[in-house]
Amino acid sequence: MKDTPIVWTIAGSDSGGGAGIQADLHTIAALGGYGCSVISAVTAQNSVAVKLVEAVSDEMFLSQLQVLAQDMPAKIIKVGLLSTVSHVNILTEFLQGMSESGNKPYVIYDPIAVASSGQSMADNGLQDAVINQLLPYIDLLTPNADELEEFTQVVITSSHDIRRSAKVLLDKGCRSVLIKGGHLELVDDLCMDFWTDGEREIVLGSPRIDSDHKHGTGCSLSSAIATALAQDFPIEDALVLAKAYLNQGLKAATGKGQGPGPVAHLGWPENPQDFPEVILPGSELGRLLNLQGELEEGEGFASCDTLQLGLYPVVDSVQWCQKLLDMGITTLQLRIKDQPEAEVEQDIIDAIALGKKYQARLFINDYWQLAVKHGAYGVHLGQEDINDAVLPQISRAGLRLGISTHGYYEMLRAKKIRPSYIALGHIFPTQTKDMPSRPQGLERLAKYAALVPEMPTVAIGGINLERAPAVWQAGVGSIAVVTAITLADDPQAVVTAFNEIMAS
Ligand SMILES: Cc1ncc(COP(=O)(O)OP(=O)(O)O)c(N)n1
Ligand SMILES: Cc1ncsc1CCOP(=O)(O)O
Ligand SMILES: [Mg+2]
Repeated sequence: MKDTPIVWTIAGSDSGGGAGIQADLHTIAALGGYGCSVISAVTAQNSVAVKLVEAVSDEMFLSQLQVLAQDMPAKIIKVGLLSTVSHVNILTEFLQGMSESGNKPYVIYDPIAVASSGQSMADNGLQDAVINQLLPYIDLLTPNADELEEFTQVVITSSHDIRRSAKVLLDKGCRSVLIKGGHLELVDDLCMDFWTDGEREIVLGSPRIDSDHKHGTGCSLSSAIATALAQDFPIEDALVLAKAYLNQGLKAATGKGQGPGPVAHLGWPENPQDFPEVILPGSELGRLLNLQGELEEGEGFASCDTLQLGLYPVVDSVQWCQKLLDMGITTLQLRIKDQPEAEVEQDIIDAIALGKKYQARLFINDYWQLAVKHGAYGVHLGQEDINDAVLPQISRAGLRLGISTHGYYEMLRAKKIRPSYIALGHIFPTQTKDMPSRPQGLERLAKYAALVPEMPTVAIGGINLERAPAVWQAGVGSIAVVTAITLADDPQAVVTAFNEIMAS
């Protein structure tokens, strides 16, 4: 319990239980966080109407913030309903103090000025206070299209409007914006969410879910993002996970009263059908949205003809390839880093010839043009590599493609390209490569592997004989290793031991 990350929700109480504090706490608990609440207002509402909204006193509002800060500091703060200008001022000052002392957590603000039933819950002038004071302390603002229009006065009819309004908010000081697609009508059947921090853009789409029971969707989504961030998922993965959580909850939602019912809270999403698709820049929608880049779905890559690629050594010389092939290895990679093409071409030719002689699946890392030129079995590329490579050239030449991924978002992006396998890493700390991401660990590995049952998966990073049984249990189809073999006193014995583990 001690290591369950603390997430604060600063929001209004919904007596109907479907939104506000109640939805937030359900979501935070369902996704493995510990929720603390700062109640900004009490609402008397049911599924049909909001009868009364009563803000708590300024003293009570501030006091909740202070006592929590003293004893239960937040890893992430989610803010929902703020109904008075003085609450906005108090919160702004509080966050400013945290910021000045260098310990302001990441803050998500899901603006709620108008209830879905239409009744206003906020003071006049609140919006100005938010825009002019609070926004510089907000790391992520999550408006829907209506709230966005209210905030920016930009009417959203095109992707240009989305960017323009996001820029208005970023210019006011918030660090990033997620424009939720629930009310966006740009694409008929797709509920599309657009995130930007002014540099990067992420667009996630899911089929619209036809349900009468959508109460608390905004609260649940922003709390899900907060809880994922509190568990150190990067923002792109938090967005994916939160959307999957919401889709899962919307599909299972049922009415509890006469009116619209709440989103269901069912725990960590695992069904691939609930996960959104990543909109690629080269897709029809990506072009409509003017997304930067070329990546497109294409025709997919040749299959490896098995989901189980087995032990997959990654080595840096033809000599190692020869040695491993002699030991009976059937999947391997030549990974020579950062050399001029002319210097590696002969090694690549020799490794490809060896792979063919032994009828092995020999992948060439990075040097995709040479791999195509010399007819390799396959190519392995990382996240940056796939932005630069001309993927249709690789697929048309009939080469297999393996792609490195480091979390939900990259996996879903890679999946759209229909590669021959997806590598998941790094699982444990590794000395072999400087990794910008954190080690994923076994729990996440199992979740990722279950998301792509139709595709071969490869676990990589810090895997040795001791760790291999648990990695294998996580359900991957292959284990890739560098130093476990290349630094072993007896590589043959290590290969035999890995094979035994993976045969069970
Ligand atoms: C099987 C496998 N998985 C991951 C990688 C890493 O590829 P990448 O992220 O492009 O990094 P470099 O290996 O190029 O440094 C890999 N090579 N093989
Ligand atoms: C190339 C690469 N990509 C992710 S981790 C890694 C290195 C794995 O090496 P090791 O098995 O020695 O940890
Ligand atoms: Mg690479």
